[in-house]
Amino acid sequence: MAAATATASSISAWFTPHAFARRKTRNPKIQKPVLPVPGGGEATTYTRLPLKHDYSAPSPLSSPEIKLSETAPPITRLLRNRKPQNIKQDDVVFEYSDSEPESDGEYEAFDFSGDENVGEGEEETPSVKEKGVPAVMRCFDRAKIYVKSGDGGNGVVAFRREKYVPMGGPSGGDGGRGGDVYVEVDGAMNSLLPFRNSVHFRAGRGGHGQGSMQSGAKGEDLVVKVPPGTVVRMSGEDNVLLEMVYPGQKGLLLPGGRGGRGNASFKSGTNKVPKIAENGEEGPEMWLELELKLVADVGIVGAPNAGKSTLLSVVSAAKPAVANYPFTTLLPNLGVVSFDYDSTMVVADLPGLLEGAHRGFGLGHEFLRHTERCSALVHVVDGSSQQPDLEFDAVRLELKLFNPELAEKPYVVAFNKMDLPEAYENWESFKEKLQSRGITPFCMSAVKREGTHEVICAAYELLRKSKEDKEEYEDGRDMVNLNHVAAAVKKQRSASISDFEIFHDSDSNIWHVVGSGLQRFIQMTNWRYIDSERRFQHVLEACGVYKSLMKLGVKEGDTVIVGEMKMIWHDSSDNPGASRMKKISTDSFKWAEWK
Ligand SMILES: Nc1nc2c(ncn2[C@@H]2O[C@H](COP(=O)(O)OP(=O)(O)OP(=O)(O)O)[C@@H](O)[C@H]2O)c(=O)[nH]1
Ligand SMILES: [Mg+2]
Repeated sequence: MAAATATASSISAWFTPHAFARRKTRNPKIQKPVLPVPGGGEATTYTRLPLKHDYSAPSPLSSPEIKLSETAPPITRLLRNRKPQNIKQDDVVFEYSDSEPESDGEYEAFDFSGDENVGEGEEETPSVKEKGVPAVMRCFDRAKIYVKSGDGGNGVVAFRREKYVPMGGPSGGDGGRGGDVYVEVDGAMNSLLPFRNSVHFRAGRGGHGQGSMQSGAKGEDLVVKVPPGTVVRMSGEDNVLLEMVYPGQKGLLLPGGRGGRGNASFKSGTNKVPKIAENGEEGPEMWLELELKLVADVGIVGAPNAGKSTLLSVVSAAKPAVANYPFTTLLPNLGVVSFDYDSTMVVADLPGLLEGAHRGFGLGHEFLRHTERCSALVHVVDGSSQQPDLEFDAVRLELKLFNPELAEKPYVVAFNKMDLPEAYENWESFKEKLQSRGITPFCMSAVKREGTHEVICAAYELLRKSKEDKEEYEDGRDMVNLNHVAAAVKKQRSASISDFEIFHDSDSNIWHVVGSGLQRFIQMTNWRYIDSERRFQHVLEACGVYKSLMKLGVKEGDTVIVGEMKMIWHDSSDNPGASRMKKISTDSFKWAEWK
């Protein structure tokens, strides 16, 4: 039985036919597992400050030399100083920046996955249910949605009845094709917020065929609109299915199911009055994880309170919140820096990074992935801190641990707060230390707008160089095939019916015949018509299922399961034309173990 798992191709894991998924009924007894609450959730669409103990937990990766805690005081202490609160054991403490509107104290519970996520093609999703997440702090840069392309319409059995046309022949039309699911980049969107309330997206089903050779209408297509920079993954998988970057990009994700054939299509020389028609093919379905990564040219990184937002506010028209405590910035801010008419760059100011950010400490981890798309980084160092060089190293280390590619990106070091005497004193030693490592830092005072122009010009220069290097890649961007998922689905659908495997479960003495071509054939068979069963037997014979079963030693009375069909084997070698197997059940049989 174990060998069966090997039959599942990588593509077959991409979608589940509707019928099988439907059988996974909701069991009220099954309790939703509650996710552990680490410093940064796995699939959250909101941002929260970490729990108090996140800060006290020792970091196995930390080295005694690199300690951000020396420069950044524990947040809980800071929060207590600002606004006394009754902190209960299970409460999560949140703090607003001064400029953000208070949400009249109303703290709602928010369930990311929501009940609406459950019940369509997937077992209940573990949900993260947190109390006390104010609306202003939710960041909708992740979402989980369900998409399903339309089922094909059914074909019908009909005969032409017309005056003066005796025995008009079969005239049952084919069903229409189901609607397709597309994903399109909408330049006007800037968050995944719309997916908070609408989670399920289904394309229209194809119309059923009708008499007089009338084919059913095609189902309505569905276009899922996403903001630029959205990465689409299949739920639970790491592989990226689609990367939607440029406005207007459109990819076919799930093609609709084929319409079932009506009896007119089954007419042949030997069977002029076919009483058979097919069901429409079921459209594939998927749970998708959407993740929004900012499309910024330059990312401003650094420890909390270093002056990142101040720098952004000085070099662009953006007005991010600036205040003298860590984690003022809770969500990334974007600003456009204009040099002259046609040279601009988009700069993102990210929440501060703490030691352990790559493991979810602080807020930075939630947003570090936004820097993955940046071509260059500006690393702001708080010059007035006790050991700016250690702060610098700690943040570099966090970048590296989060994603080594981030540490490879070109960067500018901006030593900030030069107007303060402490920073002024630290500058020389900081500069020497970095220069000995081949890095030339810049010094600036963001508040006084001194030195910021040089920093931003240096960043622009890095951006320009990196764009030149990437030119070849950029040229080829239009060549990205956004339809490759649909192509893989189509390929799997066209799997040959004679491509199957047989497994014998010796404990229960059941034979399982597994193959996606066969499965599709069975799904499209409409058992209401007598001819269907005959055709089914004929197909099993023709594609070699019987032969293979006999070779493997199937005996009289054994149970054989083919797709949804549970049958009993009969040895009837004396009568080769007779059916070898008798259908005993088409009840929903769960065979998903092999998928
Ligand atoms: N003296 C002085 N203070 C500065 C300078 N730049 C920023 N600050 C102050 O430092 C504090 C923090 O500035 P922010 O810009 O909010 O720092 P940040 O890095 O964005 O902080 P987080 O968003 O919390 O990570 C504010 O009180 C600023 O006024 C500077 O050049 N000189
Ligand atoms: Mg900030």
